[in-house]
Amino acid sequence: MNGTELWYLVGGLIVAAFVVVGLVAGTRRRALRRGRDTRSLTGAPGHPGAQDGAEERAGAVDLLDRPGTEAPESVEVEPMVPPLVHERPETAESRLARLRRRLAGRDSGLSRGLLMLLSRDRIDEQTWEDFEDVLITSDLGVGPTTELVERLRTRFRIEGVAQPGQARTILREELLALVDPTMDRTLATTRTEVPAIVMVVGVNGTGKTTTVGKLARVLVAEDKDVLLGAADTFRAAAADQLETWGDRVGVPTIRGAEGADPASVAYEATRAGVEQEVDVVIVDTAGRLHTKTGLMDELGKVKRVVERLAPVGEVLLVLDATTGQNGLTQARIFREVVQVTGIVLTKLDGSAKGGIVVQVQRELGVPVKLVGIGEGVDDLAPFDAEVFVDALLEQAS
Ligand SMILES: Nc1nc2c(ncn2[C@@H]2O[C@H](COP(=O)(O)OP(=O)(O)OP(=O)(O)O)[C@@H](O)[C@H]2O)c(=O)[nH]1
Repeated sequence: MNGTELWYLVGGLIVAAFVVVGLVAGTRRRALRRGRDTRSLTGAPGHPGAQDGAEERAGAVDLLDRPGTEAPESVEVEPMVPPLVHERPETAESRLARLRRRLAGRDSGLSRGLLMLLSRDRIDEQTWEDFEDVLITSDLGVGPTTELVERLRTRFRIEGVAQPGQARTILREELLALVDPTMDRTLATTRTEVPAIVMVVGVNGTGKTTTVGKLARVLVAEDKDVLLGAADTFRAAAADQLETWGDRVGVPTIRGAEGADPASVAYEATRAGVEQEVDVVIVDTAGRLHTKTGLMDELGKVKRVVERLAPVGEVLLVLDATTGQNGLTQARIFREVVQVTGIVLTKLDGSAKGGIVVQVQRELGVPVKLVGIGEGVDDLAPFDAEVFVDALLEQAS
């Protein structure tokens, strides 16, 4: 071998050494990154793959930490990210107990009316008239109020009501019939071959985003895998707000740019939900006035686009209990556009008008499924007709 050939050989060996070192460094960096990505994609507790991600991450770090396999200088060794600690939301039973306490501790027009009837020694024409007036102002509506008063008058006469205890039993039965315990209030959140899709709609500021966040917590408490779709692209803060709700319980959020087409964000969220095999995808939509035809059409489009991938089994209309009659007009139009399957009545804690429950169900033929009872993270409870009526009667004691 002459001198020139020797120089070529040495040069070749040096180049080969650089290539090998570069490849090793690249592989290790990729392993570290994969560990982090898996966590951010599937970090939800109980999510299939969440555990695998953790193991993969641990494996990558372990390789670098083992004595004798010290990392070459070119490999960045990043500190291990501590596992996120997610909150454990309240169970459904506990929420129901709190609903009972909250409702019973509240002064409402309905309960004042009941107390009036139950506390009089003698029920005369004036008592019935006063009772009727109070019920109407509690948003029970003229139709249901007239019907209730007629039925009570008839039963009191026929059954010869002489004692408050007797009156209370009849009142309970008649009120319960009005609130209708036979309505199916279960939420369609059971996965089939595809995730269950829940869409949340309503006018501005009724509490949609808050409800989506609270509902995610309800479902996480039931050990379901949830994914959120921030299709409220109108208000930039809405997606941030939703993401914060999700992060607290390890639920991922799919979002788009501000002003993006809400239908495409809802579609992407559903696609991610299908791919990740989650149980439920909840799609938050922007608040819109029911009178704006263009915006209502947009809502119809969001639903149609999502349904290319999975049926929308639940469309929850969020109504603010403090707005009373206005809520009914909104509800009628939303029902026509997106076939509402359930009502969420928010801010019931701040309303003395619980009668809206009866009216909205009557008008729409759609059950109240959930009620918002405060600003706390778990202040969303399943609506229960018996709990509601008993709480009213308790206040009237
Ligand atoms: N007291 C009380 N406040 C509630 C309840 N639900 C929601 N809120 C409050 O209502 C306000 C509006 O809630 P959001 O969730 O932002 O309303 P939104 O419908 O998403 O608003 P837009 O996206 O602007 O249409 C917030 O301050 C919530 O904390 C409830 O049940 N009780």
